[in-house]
Amino acid sequence: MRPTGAFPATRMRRMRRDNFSRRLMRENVLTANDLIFPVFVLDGEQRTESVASMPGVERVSIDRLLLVAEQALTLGVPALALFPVIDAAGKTDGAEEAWNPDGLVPRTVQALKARFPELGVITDVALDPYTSHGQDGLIDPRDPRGYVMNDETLEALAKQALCHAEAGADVVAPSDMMDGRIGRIRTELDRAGHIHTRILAYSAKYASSFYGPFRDAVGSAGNLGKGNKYTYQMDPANSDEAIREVALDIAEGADMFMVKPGMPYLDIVRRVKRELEVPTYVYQVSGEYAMLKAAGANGWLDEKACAMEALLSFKRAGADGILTYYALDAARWMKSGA
Ligand SMILES: NCC(=O)CCC(=O)O
Ligand SMILES: [Mg+2]
Repeated sequence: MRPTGAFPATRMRRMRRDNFSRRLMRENVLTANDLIFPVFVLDGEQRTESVASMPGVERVSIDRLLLVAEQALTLGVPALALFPVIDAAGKTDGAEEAWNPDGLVPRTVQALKARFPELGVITDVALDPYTSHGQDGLIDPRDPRGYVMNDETLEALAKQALCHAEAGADVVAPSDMMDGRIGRIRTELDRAGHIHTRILAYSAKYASSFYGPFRDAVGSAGNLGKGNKYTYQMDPANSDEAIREVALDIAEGADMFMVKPGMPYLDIVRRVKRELEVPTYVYQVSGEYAMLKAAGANGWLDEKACAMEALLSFKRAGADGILTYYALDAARWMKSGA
């Protein structure tokens, strides 16, 4: 028997029936404007190295990075996030290389900004590429457990951030999770007249096992050894704590706020955006990328479709932007309409 029309009056499938009405009711869209591309930079010239646990990701020297930057601009990706690969000779207990004005990061920033002034350049502020022990901060030599000291580390981070700003970085991004570093860095930048340098705070950075492939990429896995970052990065069990972390960084003057990792932490992205109403970013980390790549390579998942779905889910959760190793691929896929 045909339904009389009394039931069901509401048919959710009506709007899904045709492409035009699906498009008209679409709530979220991903565009190239939402993307930040992380890049690994090497010293030297004409160098490209692959990263075994991150197929498709390469470490490149500055001359080759300029080609990558040009692609990003052409594809409409607004910004690059720089991660340096520092060789063993540059790593010390005191991380002094982190604020060397002739170091790899300042030279990379200068080269990028000279060639592509309109490209956003974001630098990572944390000591882990530069410490012989692979921790993000300075270790207390008297502590048998190697406690990472907060206030001593702040002084080092302030010097590092200032060094990046002097080189021309548009955004400095403290990812170290020390307490009070946003305020300390803001003061340092303002004192030196860098009032326009933005701070992207990695406010809710979790002590995650999804960072594994990244540590291979920058070569800090060996230095960190069996060490962990539980005394400063957040416990994956916590949610309210993330709101407090972001609130503190708002009060200290940060401009942008990062949740990291991404897909296992969509609830945190949602809460930060809903409850605090700030520019909210999310980092689809190396382990998330590696999972999609591996499943794609095995033919277990449609890599492109799943990667785009994951990126869209960040928008749906409330992210204003996404830091992702897929940034250039995604921008290319969107451009080709594929
Ligand atoms: N500071 C960078 C990381 O901690 C890891 C990022 C990633 O796994 O992609
Ligand atoms: Mg904090």
